Amino acid sequence: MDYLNIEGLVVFAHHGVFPEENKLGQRFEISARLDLVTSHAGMQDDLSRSVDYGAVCHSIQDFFQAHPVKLIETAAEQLARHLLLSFPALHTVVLRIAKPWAPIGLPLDQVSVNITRGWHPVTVAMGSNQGDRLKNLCDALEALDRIPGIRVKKIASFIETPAAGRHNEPPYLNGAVLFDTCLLPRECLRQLQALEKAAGRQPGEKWSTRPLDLDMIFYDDLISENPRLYLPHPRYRERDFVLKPLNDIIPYHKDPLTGENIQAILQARQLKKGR
Ligand SMILES: Nc1ncnc2c1ncn2[C@@H]1O[C@H](COP(=O)(O)OP(=O)(O)OP(=O)(O)O)[C@@H](O)[C@H]1O
Ligand SMILES: Nc1nc2c(c(=O)[nH]1)N=C(CO)CN2
Repeated sequence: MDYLNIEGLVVFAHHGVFPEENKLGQRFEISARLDLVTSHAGMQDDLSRSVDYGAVCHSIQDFFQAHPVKLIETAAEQLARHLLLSFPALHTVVLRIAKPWAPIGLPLDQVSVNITRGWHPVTVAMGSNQGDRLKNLCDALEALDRIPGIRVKKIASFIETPAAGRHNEPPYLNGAVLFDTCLLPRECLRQLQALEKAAGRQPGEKWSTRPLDLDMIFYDDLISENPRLYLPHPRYRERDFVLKPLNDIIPYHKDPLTGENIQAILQARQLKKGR
């Protein structure tokens, strides 16, 4: 991707683990690679279609000085998030924060932290079979879009489906949403769980009746075997109530494990059932 490059911006700030660093302050050197599409601005010679690198430099200085923390890792994490939220054209920021005066009692050129943070597409399956199901799903979508760091892109049509897995459960209203996020996967999951809780979800038995269920199906092309967050969601391929809404919004999205797209997975299931 195209990028703008800011190299060696000098900012005096008070980050550090040691009290003298917090009191006296020191020099930091910040570099930022700003990934964005530059062709629109380049073809039309129009700054409003790019990001103003001067504005970015001042924003870096103001934010970096106003939020002192102990670790350069934290300073980088917060600064990258701030830039992604402040300059909507940015896809990714590759950030380097160097500390040439790091007080370690030994001579060194500098110590630095280097991180890459950006926006990622996430797909979430939605379900409700308790209370005002339509309102539960609509409220969740609105709340999602209000979360800083989440931008809703596509919403699937809702479908009514019989409850799978347990007998005598009320039917579900199911849907799916595609959004971009600059939140990390665990943060994203925490936000989804907070929305489930806000909708009145009680911790209960697996697959019990619930006002809101939000399952993360994909986070970009990430593959995770961590039981707190499996990615892709381990059971989505066997669930028509997930595949149908997904097919509505991301039919050609490829499963990062198998390379098969959603439309093909759904068609194969339907063929198998028809036989
Ligand atoms: N991709 C994922 N999306 C959501 N939760 C996940 C995911 N992977 C693992 N989990 C974990 O699953 C746990 C239980 O989730 P939840 O209560 O939504 O399950 P369930 O809806 O009853 O069953 P299912 O996950 O089969 O739909 C959560 O604590 C969460 O940490
Ligand atoms: N039709 C349907 N059945 C389900 C659903 C769901 O969303 N839709 N969710 C379940 C557990 O998450 C269990 N069964």
